[in-house]
Amino acid sequence: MTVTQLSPLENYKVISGPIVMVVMDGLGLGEDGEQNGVYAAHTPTLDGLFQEKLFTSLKAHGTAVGLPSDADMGNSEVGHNALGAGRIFVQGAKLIDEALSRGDVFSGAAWQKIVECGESAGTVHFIGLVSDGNVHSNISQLFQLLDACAEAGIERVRVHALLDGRDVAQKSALDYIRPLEERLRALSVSGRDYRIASGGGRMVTTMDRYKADWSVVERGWRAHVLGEGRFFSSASEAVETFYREDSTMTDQYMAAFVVVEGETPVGTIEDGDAVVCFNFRGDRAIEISRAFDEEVFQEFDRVRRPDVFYAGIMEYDGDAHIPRNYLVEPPLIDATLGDYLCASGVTSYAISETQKFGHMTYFWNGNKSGYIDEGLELYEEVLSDRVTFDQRPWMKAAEITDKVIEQIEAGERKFIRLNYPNADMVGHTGVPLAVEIAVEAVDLCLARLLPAVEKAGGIVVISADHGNADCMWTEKGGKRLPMVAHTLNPVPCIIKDFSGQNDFVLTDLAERGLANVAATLCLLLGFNPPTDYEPSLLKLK
Ligand SMILES: O=C(O)[C@H](O)COP(=O)(O)O
Ligand SMILES: [Mn+2]
Ligand SMILES: [Mn+2]
Repeated sequence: MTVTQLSPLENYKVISGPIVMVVMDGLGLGEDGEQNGVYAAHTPTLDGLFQEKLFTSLKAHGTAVGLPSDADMGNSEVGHNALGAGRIFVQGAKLIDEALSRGDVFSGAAWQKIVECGESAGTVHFIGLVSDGNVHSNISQLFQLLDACAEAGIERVRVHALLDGRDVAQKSALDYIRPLEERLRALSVSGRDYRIASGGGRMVTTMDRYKADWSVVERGWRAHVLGEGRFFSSASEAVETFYREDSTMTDQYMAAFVVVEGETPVGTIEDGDAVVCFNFRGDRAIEISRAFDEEVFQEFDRVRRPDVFYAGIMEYDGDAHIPRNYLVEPPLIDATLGDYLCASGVTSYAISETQKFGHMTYFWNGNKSGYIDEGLELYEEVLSDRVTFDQRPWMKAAEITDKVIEQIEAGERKFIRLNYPNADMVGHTGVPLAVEIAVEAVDLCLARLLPAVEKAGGIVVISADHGNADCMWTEKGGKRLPMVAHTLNPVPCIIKDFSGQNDFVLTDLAERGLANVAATLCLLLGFNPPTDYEPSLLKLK
């Protein structure tokens, strides 16, 4: 859909400064208490902001962001999609569930090719995250695909199982691996041979994002394709061994492993095979997809590139068309705020560090990479450190702030958006002291950013995409159980108008969610929001 120019808002007095949107990734509003890293941290600036007149909370999980149910925590993809597109789209998690239950997955050309590979003696491989986090994947969908392979008469199936421990409990791998092994064993009858062939912790194997560290993907390639990695007789043996050898080891960081019989890997990827990536979320599936799809490839030495039919369960990049083949159409996230602002001639600037750079560009723009209008937009990436972020909880928040202040002072960009990854990236490590420092780093940066917006006579909108740091552990029987995943908590939303030109008040809405932000930004920029957007949080008095 081509978008039209937005119409000017009546009675709006034009302001000199920019509209600055801050996403504090993973910073939600949880219950008071020491388990809440936002509460526990020293945050004079945030505390002040929470008292602002235009402070509210936004629903950031479940149906408010297009997930199957309110038991689903929010995540960066669905959160930034809603923020950037102003509407609630049925998201991958639900689309795949529906496509599986209706059988659409199996009626398309891609599934036919997979079955053909199986029929002509090829192995069908599944690569993906084995958990029920419902952020990148869902193991129940893998089970349905495996059953469908058996029904289609495919004889040889191999699973390359990436361990989660980030969207689910940190040491829960066996809760997924054992039932998976059980299911594969049960399907291995009537001449069928279904097994786990390789795997590894998701943060060190295969699931890199935004080109932060290609060696992660290379490690996965070596394990899945070439059969190189530490040898074990089964995936559960690998996990049990890693736990035994290092009591501090958690699933997301486990080394790549290869399942062998004797000294022979049971499932390398060979010419004539089919490979399905069953992760539906794109950011961490794009790089491995490129490694399979691209003829010429410079990112690492693939050693051998098997001639396979590769398909994603979904298309991961609607702009660059990655991967070439896929099983389910992604949500059509069109007419985004970015599209409208470009059509209306508004200059903009988007920034984060590597870990969240694509969140403010690719996710924000409806899972499309690249500029909408390079003449009007500028995207900047600050390179992230390559560490587990409990070691550097301040991350690049200061550098991001420096660059934003520079842009504000230069005065050339009307709409500025930035993401501070700290509360989320450090929240996922489960180290409480580091989480508190992460939140404090954000607070410290806001204390620098706000005066810059004030000086320019702009407006700042401060919110988040979902919770994380707001719950660092739960308690059971007097014991603390680390909580590294996102929370179901709402997120704050503060609008601070330093221009004083217009009198904005909160609108009465039955429920406020992330999808209400885009229309709010339109209003603050002096435009009537598109009529199909979720309503603005504010109105002119
Ligand atoms: O990919 C990740 O790091 C986690 O699964 C989800 O975190 P995000 O949604 O905040 O990126
Ligand atoms: Mn996030
Ligand atoms: Mn996260």
